[in-house]
Amino acid sequence: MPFKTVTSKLAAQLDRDLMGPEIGFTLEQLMELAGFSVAQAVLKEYPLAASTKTQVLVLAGPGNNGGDGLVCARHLKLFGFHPVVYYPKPNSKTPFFSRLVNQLKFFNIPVLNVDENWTQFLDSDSTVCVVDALFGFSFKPPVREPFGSILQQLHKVQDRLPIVSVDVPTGWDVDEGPVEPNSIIPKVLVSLTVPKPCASKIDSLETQHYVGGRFVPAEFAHKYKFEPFPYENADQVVKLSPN
Ligand SMILES: NC(=O)C1=CN([C@@H]2O[C@H](COP(=O)(O)OP(=O)(O)OC[C@H]3O[C@@H](n4cnc5c(N)ncnc54)[C@H](OP(=O)(O)O)[C@@H]3O)[C@@H](O)[C@H]2O)[C@H](O)CC1
Ligand SMILES: [K+]
Repeated sequence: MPFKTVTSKLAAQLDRDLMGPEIGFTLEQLMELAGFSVAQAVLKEYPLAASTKTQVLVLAGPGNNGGDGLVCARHLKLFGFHPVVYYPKPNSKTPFFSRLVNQLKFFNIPVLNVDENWTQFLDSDSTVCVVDALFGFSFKPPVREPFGSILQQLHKVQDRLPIVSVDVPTGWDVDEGPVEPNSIIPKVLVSLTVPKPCASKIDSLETQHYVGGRFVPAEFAHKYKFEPFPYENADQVVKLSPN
């Protein structure tokens, strides 16, 4: 399905608009729907009935992309997966993020800190996939540590352990795509609200492309010059390619 994209600058503007005084969404509301839709994409791609594996490694970054990952982990647990979260640089700007972490503890979901051994979960015998919620549309290359080393590890295992990237594959330039030679190639990309330009650089033979974050009416989509996506029933994601 051909799709329109919005630049990183427009995506940030769109977010501000949704959370501005006129429309009035809160970040918490949008993040809940974003994380919920990523969990749905994981379930659609890796149905529990098709495998004996249930473990999912969720890598959560310091910004809102990481917040989407924290929410996603909670929904994955409700769906029947066993998520483990690696959260090396907790967001300390707002108490909301520590509330999300408390909710994970409430769900008995392990949350590993920067010093803990997260690479033990890069094991395709027990792990279904890795959710890449490290950085989204505000990432500015070059990547700083510890995230550079994390990306190196992911690059090494990506042929045997699928990566599901939230909104933007981490390390990619949001507008240009995979500019670094060792960029990760996700098996699944879940664009949120509307694909960012880097999504047009994915190879549909390698990467399944979904859009999620079902929270704008048609008129708002038209204001940002894209068509609403053909979500079915109560689905929170729709597959754009291959179809
Ligand atoms: N409407 C929607 O679609 C919604 C999308 N959501 C998600 O939010 C992200 C965008 O979130 P944002 O907080 O703006 O940014 P990121 O998570 O992408 O990243 C910001 C943090 O990353 C650090 N950063 C940036 N560049 C680097 C780098 N090269 N190396 C290391 N760290 C980096 C940055 O740190 P600074 O010190 O530079 O500030 C930030 O900590 C979007 O993509 C969606 O996933 C929301 O959930 C709402 C709805
Ligand atoms: K990401």
